Amino acid sequence: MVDTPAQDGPLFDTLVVIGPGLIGASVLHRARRDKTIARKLIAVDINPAFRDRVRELGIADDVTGDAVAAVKDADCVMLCVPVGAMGEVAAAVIPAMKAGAILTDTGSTKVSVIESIRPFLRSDIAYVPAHPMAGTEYSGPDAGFATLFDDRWCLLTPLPDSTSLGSVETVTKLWQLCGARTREMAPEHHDRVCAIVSHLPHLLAFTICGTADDLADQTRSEVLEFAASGFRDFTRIAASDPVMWRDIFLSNREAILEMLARFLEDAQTMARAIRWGDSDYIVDCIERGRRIRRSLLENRQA
Ligand SMILES: NC(=O)c1ccc[n+]([C@@H]2O[C@H](COP(=O)([O-])OP(=O)(O)OC[C@H]3O[C@@H](n4cnc5c(N)ncnc54)[C@H](O)[C@@H]3O)[C@@H](O)[C@H]2O)c1
Ligand SMILES: O=C(O)C(=O)C[C@]1(C(=O)O)C=C[C@@H](O)C=C1
Repeated sequence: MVDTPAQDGPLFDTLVVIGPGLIGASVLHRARRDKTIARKLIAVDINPAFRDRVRELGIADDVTGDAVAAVKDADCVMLCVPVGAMGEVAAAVIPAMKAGAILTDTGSTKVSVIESIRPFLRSDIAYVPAHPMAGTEYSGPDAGFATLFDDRWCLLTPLPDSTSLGSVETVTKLWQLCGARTREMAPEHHDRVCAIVSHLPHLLAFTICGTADDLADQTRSEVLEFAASGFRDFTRIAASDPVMWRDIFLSNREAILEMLARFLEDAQTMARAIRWGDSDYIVDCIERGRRIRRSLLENRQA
């Protein structure tokens, strides 16, 4: 667990979460559980059925579809909607926010989210983009849980031009109170890193499930009947939300295509090694994968 310094009262008086799905509801669960994040929690969702679920879950003091009214007294507004909706939501709420408030987001891509929000920024509110590197294949309010961010990274990509230092510290604290470790980086760097460690693996998972399905006559029943843990691991990722992933792919287009091209080259090299019986290359490649997995597990335990 991350060590967070003791504080007198909650970090914010009022926190508004717009889009209480997997990520937003997890923040609300955590804030409800620990009471260190905000005294008052407001959830805003466009989907009436999700608003009902958030009320039933009891993770917010107010639940509404009216984002503009909701943000008026907020100290912090957190956008947890799909990345393609960030600009539109920001355009609606920023004019209604009080001076001195903080706007933050949890989008999985940063350059395009920042560009979509930038035109609406005001000099008297701070915008601190962030991205918790934690999730599951589930979405919606029922998917949220208080410990989702424990010991996971949250990457912050502050803007030099419109974000005051104090607000970066506050958003850093917010994520630490959610259980995360934090790191700052440039948005462009963030998008390239996430293209390889998150976006490309999802692209491969969606594609391999489609490929297996296309081979229906030969393999479909086997896919369903005999799929052991290897293929099942791909299907877990492939079960992720289509709107969220469409938006990620389209908003991080260049970095994803660059990483995919690089991957296809490396896959071709592996194909050649298999074709020509290059055992050394094959073993080296697999050993490298094992080393990476082991070091990840060791770091997670540390
Ligand atoms: N799922 C993950 O693993 C993960 C991890 C880190 C960051 N993120 C990012 O966090 C954000 C939320 O992801 P999620 O997995 O929680 O999605 P989700 O689909 O579970 O939740 C999104 C919520 O936003 C609501 N919504 C959509 N448009 C809205 C609008 N205009 N106004 C108000 N509410 C609206 C939806 O009804 C839904 O409740 C995305 O930007 C995503 O890229 C996701
Ligand atoms: O664990 C999963 O299911 C996830 O897909 C989480 C995951 C990831 O790729 O690691 C997905 C998207 C996010 O932006 C961050 C985290």
